[in-house]
Amino acid sequence: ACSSKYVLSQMHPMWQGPLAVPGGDRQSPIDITVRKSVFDSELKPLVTNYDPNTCQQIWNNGYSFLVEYDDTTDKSTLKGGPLKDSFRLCQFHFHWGECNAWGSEHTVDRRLYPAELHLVHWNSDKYSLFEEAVMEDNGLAVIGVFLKVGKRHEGLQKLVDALPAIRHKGSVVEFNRFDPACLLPINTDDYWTYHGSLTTPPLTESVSWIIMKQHIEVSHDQLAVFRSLLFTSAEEEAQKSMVNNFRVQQALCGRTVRSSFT
Ligand SMILES: NS(=O)(=O)c1ccc(C(=O)O)c(S(=O)(=O)NCCc2ccccc2)c1
Ligand SMILES: [Zn+2]
Repeated sequence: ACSSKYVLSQMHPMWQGPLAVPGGDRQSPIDITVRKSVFDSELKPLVTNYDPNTCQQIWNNGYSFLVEYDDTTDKSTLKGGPLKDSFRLCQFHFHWGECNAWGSEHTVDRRLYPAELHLVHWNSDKYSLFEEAVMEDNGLAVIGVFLKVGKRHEGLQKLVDALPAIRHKGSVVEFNRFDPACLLPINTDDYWTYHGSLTTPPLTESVSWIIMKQHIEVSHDQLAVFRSLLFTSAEEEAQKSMVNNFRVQQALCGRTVRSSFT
């Protein structure tokens, strides 16, 4: 699929976006084949400094729900890991399934998780706006964290409680003082990293992906609230449950996935 100029990305049916991505040879998500990943001793621990006061709002964009941060200053940053520059947190969101059997975008040795968290950051050393960075080679860094169903996640509950207020596409509510660090696993030193793309339009190939080896646990009931969200706006007749909002896996096209651990 990579040899041809266009790769056919089987977009999620609800997307009206382009079926093919020009020159797409570093698309996301992918399957991480553990035995084919290459340990890189140069990879450093992640350094996150998130200021909960930069949390601004939570909204339903008709694809997922996004928690957005004020990224006009360097208050919530990601450094270290595979990154040379400092990156600013702009939003985090999730992807999930209609049931616990699937929902994540990335997989590890083909293993699917019920959901996946993405923390989206942009390179504020090189660019002055997210919109610029999103079009550039080393513009974005996204941390991916797998979710497993188990015990209730106390930190997530504040976010779950806000979801009924943004049930429909286009709804926004103020959301403050949420520390996204509470959603990271205990161990953030062990991760895989590779160069890829956004998994939603415009699918630009500007992302350094950092996929955590350790998952977090959320309860079945907390995930059920994710599934109570709707893809559709209040005006539309047919209400469609917001589930299966993940992209299908893309060809590796010769890329190497590096690991920070042996
Ligand atoms: N799965 S992912 O991390 O690739 C991702 C998913 C959704 C979005 C989004 O904005 O909805 C984003 S985003 O915040 O990067 N926005 C991408 C679309 C966009 C491009 C340029 C300007 C505004 C939005 C990323
Ligand atoms: Zn995502």
